[in-house]
Amino acid sequence: MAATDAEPDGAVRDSADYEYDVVVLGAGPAGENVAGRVVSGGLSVALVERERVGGECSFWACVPSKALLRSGHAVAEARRVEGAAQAVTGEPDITGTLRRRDSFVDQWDDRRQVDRVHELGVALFRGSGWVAGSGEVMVRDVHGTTLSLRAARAVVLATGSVPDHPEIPGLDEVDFWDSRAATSAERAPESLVVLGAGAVGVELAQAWARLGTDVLMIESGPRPLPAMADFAGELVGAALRADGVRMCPDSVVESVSRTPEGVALRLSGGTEVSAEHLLVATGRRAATGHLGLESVGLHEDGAVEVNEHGEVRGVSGGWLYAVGDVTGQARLTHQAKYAARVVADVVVARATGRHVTTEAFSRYMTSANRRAVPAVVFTDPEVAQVGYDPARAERAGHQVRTVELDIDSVGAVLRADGYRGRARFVVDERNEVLLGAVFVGQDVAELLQAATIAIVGEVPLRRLWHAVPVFPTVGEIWLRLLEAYGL
Ligand SMILES: Cc1cc2nc3c(=O)[nH]c(=O)nc-3n(C[C@H](O)[C@H](O)[C@H](O)COP(=O)(O)OP(=O)(O)OC[C@H]3O[C@@H](n4cnc5c(N)ncnc54)[C@H](O)[C@@H]3O)c2cc1C
Ligand SMILES: NC(=O)c1ccc[n+]([C@@H]2O[C@H](COP(=O)([O-])OP(=O)(O)OC[C@H]3O[C@@H](n4cnc5c(N)ncnc54)[C@H](O)[C@@H]3O)[C@@H](O)[C@H]2O)c1
Repeated sequence: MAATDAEPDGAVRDSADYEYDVVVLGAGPAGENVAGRVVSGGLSVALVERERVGGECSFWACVPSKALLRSGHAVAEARRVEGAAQAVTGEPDITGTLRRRDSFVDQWDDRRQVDRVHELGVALFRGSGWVAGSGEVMVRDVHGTTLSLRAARAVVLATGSVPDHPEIPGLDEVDFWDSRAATSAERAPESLVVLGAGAVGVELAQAWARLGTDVLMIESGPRPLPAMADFAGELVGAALRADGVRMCPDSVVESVSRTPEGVALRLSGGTEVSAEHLLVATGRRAATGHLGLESVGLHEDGAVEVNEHGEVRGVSGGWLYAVGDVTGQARLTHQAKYAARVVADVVVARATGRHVTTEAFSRYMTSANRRAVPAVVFTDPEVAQVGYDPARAERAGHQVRTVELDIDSVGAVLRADGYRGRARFVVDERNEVLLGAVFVGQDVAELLQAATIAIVGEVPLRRLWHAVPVFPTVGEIWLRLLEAYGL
């Protein structure tokens, strides 16, 4: 075949033709992990990526946002320790912070990830891919050259998600920021309006506020993080206000317009607010546009529905799978990678004639994506949650009891003067096992793995009683919650 830029850019460049066992569309955390594990299972893989290998997470989401938050948090943490506070004589340095962020995203160069893909023996195709029929994929590169790939065993959709912007009059006419612009900015804006106080909104509002930007947040719900426990939003909201962030909860934006200085928004009730930039952080939707789903009888709108093996519902023949954000389930990198490992194992097992078991928590089931999804919002205070909230636990038929306490142990107070935190257990009273947990406070993210293990392992609370937390740590909240439950 004639050489094109869409030739396999990997170890199997000279493969005989364009048939592979598996074709994966999208090389974010989900796609990369499916491809790597399928290859290590002995099958050949083509990985198709239209932007950067590593996806949203590595270049415009998890990694740069956490890098932007870290210097402000380090300074704030030092200020909460009498003795260390005296050593903090300035504010976080924007130049140093951006330099550190840029190094974490490799200056937005994906060479390192590409090398890793090559080392794994995965064939990389640079271009936009779409499904053209059962086991058929088309790829178009940046020059418009098109080629076709045949998947003998499976096609895996791992195309991620894109920002979901609301329809507000005037919004399309202003040059607003999405999370990509807000994580890759090359200077701190003077002022920023953040629309939406979900995980993206609160993390980026705090990051930029602590780097000197005057931030105002607008949220349609009653508090920040309205989908999480009330006390999480209240504690994060208090911390944001202490950072100088102004809050407009329960607010609707009626119109947006351009001004010489930036952007102006009119809220219902007539209030006008303005800033140099507007960050729209109102959620994300599955990246299913131009994916050719209608060619296999699926809708192009909305998330791609999958069963617990990751097989796409509504498509027969067992050849089409989906993982990660495109499925709309647990839109988090670690869960995308977990689903990727499961799907890869299913595909390899089917290709090699092994039985694909269906019991919950078998290696071929994404059981955790329904029952035990750990998530951390990396604000200061952190919000760490896993498993069911009380309402979801009740809907799932459990006899629910909740226990909620402030985190105020010596361990916590030793870490930070005036430590403010709160925790909640959601317990199934019949079996006395943990169904869900939420921790809010400084350094609580590291408490989450223990809660995840307790939920996935269905460890009885009476046995957890013997898992003694170390004195003096923030983790002593485990003992306090078990005591409050009645042990
Ligand atoms: C600001 C922000 C911060 C976040 N922070 C965290 C965090 O701290 N922790 C966490 O767990 N999660 C975080 N997330 C969520 C996390 O980024 C996603 O859950 C994760 O990236 C999903 O991985 P994915 O592989 O499914 O999709 P993506 O990372 O979106 O990758 C999909 C890839 O597919 C490619 N693609 C799409 N369509 C095609 C096509 N037709 N052909 C070829 N290639 C295609 C895209 O270019 C992309 O590279 C954050 C999200 C945002 C927006
Ligand atoms: N630390 C992390 O793990 C992390 C960080 C960032 C993002 N994420 C993931 O990224 C995904 C997207 O996050 P997100 O924060 O963009 O979405 P989200 O859905 O979590 O939050 C969007 C927020 O915007 C509000 N909103 C929606 N429309 C609005 C409007 N017109 N006016 C005012 N407010 C409005 C909603 O009430 C909600 O609070 C999430 O699924 C999350 O899992 C994870």
